[in-house]
Amino acid sequence: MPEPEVTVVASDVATARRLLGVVQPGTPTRAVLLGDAGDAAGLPAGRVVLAPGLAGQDPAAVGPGVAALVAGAGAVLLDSTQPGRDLAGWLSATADLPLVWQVDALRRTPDGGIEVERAVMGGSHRLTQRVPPGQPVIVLARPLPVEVEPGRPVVERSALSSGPSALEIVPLDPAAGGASRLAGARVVVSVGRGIGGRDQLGRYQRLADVTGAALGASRAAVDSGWLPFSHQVGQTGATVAPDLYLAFGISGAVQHLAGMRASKRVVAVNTDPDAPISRLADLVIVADAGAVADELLRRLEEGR
Ligand SMILES: Cc1cc2nc3c(=O)[nH]c(=O)nc-3n(C[C@H](O)[C@H](O)[C@H](O)COP(=O)(O)OP(=O)(O)OC[C@H]3O[C@@H](n4cnc5c(N)ncnc54)[C@H](O)[C@@H]3O)c2cc1C
Repeated sequence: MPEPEVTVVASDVATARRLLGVVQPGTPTRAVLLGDAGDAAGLPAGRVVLAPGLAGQDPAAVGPGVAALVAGAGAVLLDSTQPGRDLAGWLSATADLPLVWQVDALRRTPDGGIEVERAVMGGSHRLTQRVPPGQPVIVLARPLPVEVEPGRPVVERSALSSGPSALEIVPLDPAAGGASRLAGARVVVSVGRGIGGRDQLGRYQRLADVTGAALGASRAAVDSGWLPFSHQVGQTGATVAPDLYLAFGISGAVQHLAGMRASKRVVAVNTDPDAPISRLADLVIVADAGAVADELLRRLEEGR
């Protein structure tokens, strides 16, 4: 059985090197570099394909070219930035391939399959997943800092270029907004585990509508399935810098603060006066999140 080749797809050499560090040494590897090649000749891969014509962030425009370049790979690794996630999602959806994420180690199994290790449950546990031989897989990697020896790859150049985008963007929930609205939002209404459940979301959604805010969320709310990942604020989600950040039922873990500490004003609603977010907030309202949201809504809707 032929050994599965692992192909990393990256927009620059440094990212490609980090992604290659996820792969067990000795595994046949290929790197596809989109955009600026930099110093590709020292990458620790067997082959490097330079594809400057495939630079760009629209997955539907660059996806067909990338799919042609990674054809035949046992695993395709991309990094967990927004463009990497978008391209991984596109490749997975169009070729109907499984997608695994948060992977920080990948190796071959003796039977020719692939095994990945990933952090789960907020990083507190590790999960090993096996992909059977013959099943290609798309992998979103979360590289750990590892030193990789330079290599002497065969470097080729691809003439493939991006085409017109055939992507029709259909918002899952237009009123709720997502990453695109979060990025430039002047007001963010953000919800955490403390709101109590998905069935409580309505009032915060309405509050966001009334104030023209984007709806954000903590990872706990996203992991609980209350909102899609595109709403997550923090280290592994969106970074926001609004004029006003309203945090309902969010404790203020350091990973959450990493994504919103540039907010000009922070108002936190929390039943715990000592929640860590109170150290950053300009105003802490010690009360039930739902009650405060309802009162705020009532006043706003009355035009006060
Ligand atoms: C590698 C890694 C990356 C991570 N990345 C992110 C990230 O990008 N974004 C992120 O948010 N987290 C991230 N986390 C998770 C983070 O550590 C926290 O677990 C998470 O932010 C907690 O979410 P929370 O504040 O909603 O929940 P909790 O910490 O459970 O806090 C809930 C809060 O609600 C309050 N509360 C309870 N009831 C009420 C009520 N009725 N009214 C008002 N308040 C109430 C509680 O007092 C508490 O302060 C990451 C973790 C790891 C390990």
